[in-house]
Amino acid sequence: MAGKFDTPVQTQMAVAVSNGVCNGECRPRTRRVFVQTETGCVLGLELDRNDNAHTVKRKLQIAFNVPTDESSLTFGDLTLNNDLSAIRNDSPLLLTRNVMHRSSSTPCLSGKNLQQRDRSSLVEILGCSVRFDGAIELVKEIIKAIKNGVDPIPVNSGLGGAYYFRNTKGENVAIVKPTDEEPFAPNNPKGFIGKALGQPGLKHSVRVGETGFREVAAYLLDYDHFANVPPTVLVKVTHSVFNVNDAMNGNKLQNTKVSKIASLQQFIPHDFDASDHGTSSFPVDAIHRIGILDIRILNTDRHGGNLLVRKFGGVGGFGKVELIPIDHGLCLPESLEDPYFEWIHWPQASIPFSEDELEYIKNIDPIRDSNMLRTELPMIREACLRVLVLCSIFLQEAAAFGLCLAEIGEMMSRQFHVQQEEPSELEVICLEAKELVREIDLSFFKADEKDDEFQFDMDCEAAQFNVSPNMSGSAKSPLHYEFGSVNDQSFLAQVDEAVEESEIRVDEDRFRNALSLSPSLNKVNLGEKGFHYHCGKPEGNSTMGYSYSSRMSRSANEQLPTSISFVKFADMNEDEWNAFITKFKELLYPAFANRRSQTTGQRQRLGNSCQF
Ligand SMILES: Nc1ncnc2c1ncn2[C@@H]1O[C@H](COP(=O)(O)OP(=O)(O)OP(=O)(O)O)[C@@H](O)[C@H]1O
Repeated sequence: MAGKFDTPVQTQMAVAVSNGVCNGECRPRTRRVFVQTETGCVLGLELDRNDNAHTVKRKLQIAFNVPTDESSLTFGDLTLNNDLSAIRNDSPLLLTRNVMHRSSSTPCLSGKNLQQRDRSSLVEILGCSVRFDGAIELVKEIIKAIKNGVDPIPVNSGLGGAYYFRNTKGENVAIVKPTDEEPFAPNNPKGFIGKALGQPGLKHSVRVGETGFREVAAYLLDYDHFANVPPTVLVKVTHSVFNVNDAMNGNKLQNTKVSKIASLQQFIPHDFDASDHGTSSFPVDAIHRIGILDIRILNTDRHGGNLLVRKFGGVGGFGKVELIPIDHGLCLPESLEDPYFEWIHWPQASIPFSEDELEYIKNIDPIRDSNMLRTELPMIREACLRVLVLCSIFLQEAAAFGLCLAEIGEMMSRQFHVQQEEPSELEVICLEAKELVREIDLSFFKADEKDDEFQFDMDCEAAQFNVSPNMSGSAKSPLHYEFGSVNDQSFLAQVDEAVEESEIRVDEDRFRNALSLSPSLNKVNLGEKGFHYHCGKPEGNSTMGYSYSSRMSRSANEQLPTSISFVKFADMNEDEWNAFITKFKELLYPAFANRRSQTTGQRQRLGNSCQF
């Protein structure tokens, strides 16, 4: 399907990486980095051999007027204090104001001032995987079109900023989504602003500005185009079509040429998407393949609009269709989340995996995948890679046990009872595994200092802080946990602090309207006034022994989905993580057997009407 994008074009590397710093083997003589500020401005910088974090910050002080002692330079989980040896060529770094200096926002220098300092070309691919080679042709086409006056076109749908980039014939060839135009990012063109890059975003465990590399990760993980993810790269792109909000005056800056870091995905001509069409004609193998990918990457956003449908044989092509999965910005969260799998109730998902699919699943190697992503996308956070490893193992073991796609998806999905959200079966297994590791005395719940670097420093995660395993019944399963007290002052103080720190400016009516239109947010509950975490014993028909509800004084933060992380992985050191994975695997078989008996029971109750 992906056509020329698939063909390695080694000789054209210099088009995308115009100054020759990348030799195709990622061993450049000099390194270039792209520094992005919290407000989205991007500056390309050549690093000298002797540069360290301080000298880089000094250069940035000149460009952005942010004093070196008031700013931090980060690269994924890493805060750069001195040594820059971990920084690869073409890496995007984030320059943030330190918390005490947040009130004065980093100015976004634009136009001539910034451009004069940045000599990179119109569109540049960040990274040099051979999987990106085919994109060089596409980038070349786009640059040629722009130089010929064929400008990109803003995409109206969706909550984030997106642009169709065209070829000289005016045909759409790519969709570009700037990281600073995501929902709630500073330069969102649709009014959903109020967060700085790096803060928790639309999904709590996916930070603002970090959906772009996830789109690329999904493409890189989709070996052999198994699921048909369109080729996707991370780019630095300069154009005046992009949106820049003038935070000072509340206006948009018009016709300002700015550089952005963005995901660039090949545009796939299509006839409609899965939300517009009956699903019965969708091929079983296409749904299985997309489902397998969604499970590996814990996709929290596989709604019908994110499955493009292309008819074979043009109009009237007798119903045969091809599916193209898009929009993977909300996969690989930093902690276990509630996934969203549109396919879960489609009959195709209940058909057993084929031999070929089982073979593909068996050959997935999550450690190799993590290493590959660390190499190709070094800004990716370790917590995301742990989610990848865990979900891949879960998929492999479940498929080997004989579960089908729907059963696996259901085990990963949370249940909602009235207004209460319960952890998924997968999350319960993880909590039990964590508890078992704690019992073997690895001081499990004590996060070491290093781990703090990659935890959210600004969020309402009191539920995790207060999760205290009530294991008096010890090895009983399902587990019974209690959350901290409703009136827990320290918890409320933390929530208040978090709320104060994050000023969300959103037109509420507009947001509600968008929620009703946006399938990505179909589980968002704006709720009644305020939220709190309800604590206590399992209630009602809660099968897993958890309960959660929300009510607190109203704040702007409420505009965002309230979601809870039952299981985090960032709080484990390496030994704990390895011990956890061992215990996790041990717990899988009984959980699968339990699921199988439930499914069998359901099928018996439903009788033959449910067979297909
Ligand atoms: N690779 C692609 N090829 C063709 N069209 C695409 C591609 N990726 C996205 N689109 C189209 O671009 C539009 C915007 O896509 P995007 O993924 O940003 O938003 P969305 O999924 O509609 O929004 P949201 O996830 O915020 O609800 C959609 O209509 C989608 O169909």
